[in-house]
Amino acid sequence: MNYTQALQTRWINHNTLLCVGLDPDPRKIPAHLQDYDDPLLHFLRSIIDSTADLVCAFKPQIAYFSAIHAEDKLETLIDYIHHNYPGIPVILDAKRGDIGATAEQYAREAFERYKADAVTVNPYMGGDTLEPYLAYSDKGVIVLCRTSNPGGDDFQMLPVPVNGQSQPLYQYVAHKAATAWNRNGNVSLVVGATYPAELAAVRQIIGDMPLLVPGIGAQGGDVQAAVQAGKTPLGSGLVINSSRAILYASQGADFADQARAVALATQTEINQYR
Ligand SMILES: O=C(O)c1cc(=O)[nH]c(=O)n1[C@@H]1O[C@H](COP(=O)(O)O)[C@@H](O)[C@H]1O
Repeated sequence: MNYTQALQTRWINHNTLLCVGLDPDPRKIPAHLQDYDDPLLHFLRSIIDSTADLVCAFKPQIAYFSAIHAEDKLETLIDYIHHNYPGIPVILDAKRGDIGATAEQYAREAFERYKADAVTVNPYMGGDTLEPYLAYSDKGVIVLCRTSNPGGDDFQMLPVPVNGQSQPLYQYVAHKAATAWNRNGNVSLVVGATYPAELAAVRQIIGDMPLLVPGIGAQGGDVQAAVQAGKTPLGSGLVINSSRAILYASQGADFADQARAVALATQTEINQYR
């Protein structure tokens, strides 16, 4: 099963568009876990176990592991998800972007070392830099388009001339993603929940292509607006990520139960507007 098929199974058979982001900050892990052999892994396995039936994907962010010399724990964690929850795709959030030869190594890192099902990439060095990822035809290549942060305006909203007409740069990226880059059918895009109008514009351009939508929860994006703007006619097509709001719902002994409660409330709210 490739990345898109795995998402479709989760969207339809498991009735969920929610993605739980795995962004472990050692300063925020519940204090009582310090008694365990490996507090970080115990924390993340507990979050995964308590939310797996509610998600369409998990999304570990690589910087939270590499910053603390914990890449081996990232490998262990992805293995844990594949072994215990087969069918739930893992998105490695790495936002890579580099010349082709180096991108080949980043693609190997994501898909062969970490065995991720999809990876986030930055397209702003040009289409050739995406080729090494696109060649893995059963893997998802998730291209930054209209990011959730306010500074995304700096470049992504700039008008660019295309065939005599002007359009914002992020829309040109969406056109490229839906055409030239998608010959293997494995491309999707990142559009922030914080920008529903842009979500609607991108959906118009890309048809049914999956969208990774971060920005609800801690970043304050409006769930209703995001779902209504970004969904496909069949009420899916979205991987809506929340990280901190779920991971750190409680720092007490009940952290996993509280994480589940927030995840369930978020899944339910999303489904209300599909
Ligand atoms: O690619 C991403 O996942 C991403 C793109 C984007 O535009 N905005 C964004 O917040 N993200 C990631 O999504 C997660 C959001 O985390 P929370 O704000 O805690 O829900 C972080 O891992 C970000 O790095």
